[in-house]
Amino acid sequence: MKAGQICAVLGAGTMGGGIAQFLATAGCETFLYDIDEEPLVKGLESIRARLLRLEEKKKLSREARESVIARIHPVTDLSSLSHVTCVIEAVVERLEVKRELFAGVEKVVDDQAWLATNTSSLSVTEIATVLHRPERMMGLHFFNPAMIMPLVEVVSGERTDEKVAKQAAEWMSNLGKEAVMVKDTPGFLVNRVARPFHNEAYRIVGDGVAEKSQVDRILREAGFPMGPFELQDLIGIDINYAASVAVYEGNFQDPRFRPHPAQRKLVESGALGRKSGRGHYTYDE
Ligand SMILES: NC(=O)c1ccc[n+]([C@@H]2O[C@H](COP(=O)([O-])OP(=O)(O)OC[C@H]3O[C@@H](n4cnc5c(N)ncnc54)[C@H](O)[C@@H]3O)[C@@H](O)[C@H]2O)c1
Repeated sequence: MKAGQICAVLGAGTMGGGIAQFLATAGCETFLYDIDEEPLVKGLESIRARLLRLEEKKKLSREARESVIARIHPVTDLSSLSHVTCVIEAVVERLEVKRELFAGVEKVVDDQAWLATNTSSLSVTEIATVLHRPERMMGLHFFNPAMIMPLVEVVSGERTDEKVAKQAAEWMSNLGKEAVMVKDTPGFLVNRVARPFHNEAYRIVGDGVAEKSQVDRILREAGFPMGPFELQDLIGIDINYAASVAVYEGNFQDPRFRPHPAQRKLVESGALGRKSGRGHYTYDE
């Protein structure tokens, strides 16, 4: 398949850097775009460090590491993306920023190029309304860390051409991902099914039924790789809270998805999980 061989990843942060590393490792020429040199340099440094660790662990040869790096082309100018066949956007989670960026991208890329957003909580349909050709736009929702987590949600907006979404899902599968095709609904599939897991855990602790560590242990023993509280500490309590709010609001405040106030309090107090040294548990800096 031709489309998707030359990729652009917009945003060199946590997700963009991971997606670019994944694509370049899978053999795709990848342009990594950000608004400024500084985030690009930082993003590339993180990619280099991760690849070096793989080489040290003998999971990657030196030649392979060098060729992955050589396939990533950092750019700060949208016009450098004129010949890409697939664009994956992973910039800040703000509707207007994404819409403005896609409007600019559409002016530069070929009519047939695929356009995808990695948004977790915004509407793919709404982002796509800025485009003249919204049928080639979809969500490609990777999970953190994107170069490791196998799952990718391929999200069809109201105007997405199903043929394009299907081809994108096949492309992802060919590159080694587990692609799941979903509709553009709040939280898509994964963030939606995860809500009861997280929200009910807060209620159990809030009602005094069990301690957080007990809930985590019981769920681990039941077969989950991690319990809800230790998982939230890893994801970031703020990120998980934003997902809870998005699913709740996106479903017209359906009480099934109501977040727990304790979750907001943790965010307000700066207890964001591992990244802040404390969340549900405390961590050494
Ligand atoms: N972090 C996660 O766990 C996760 C998981 C899945 C999806 N997402 C989604 O991925 C996207 C990115 O999240 P992140 O955690 O990587 O954010 P981040 O803050 O780590 O990175 C965002 C990057 O976008 C850049 N940027 C901002 N405005 C830009 C613009 N106009 N043009 C180009 N670059 C711009 C920033 O300089 C930064 O490098 C969001 O939509 C988020 O919802 C995040």
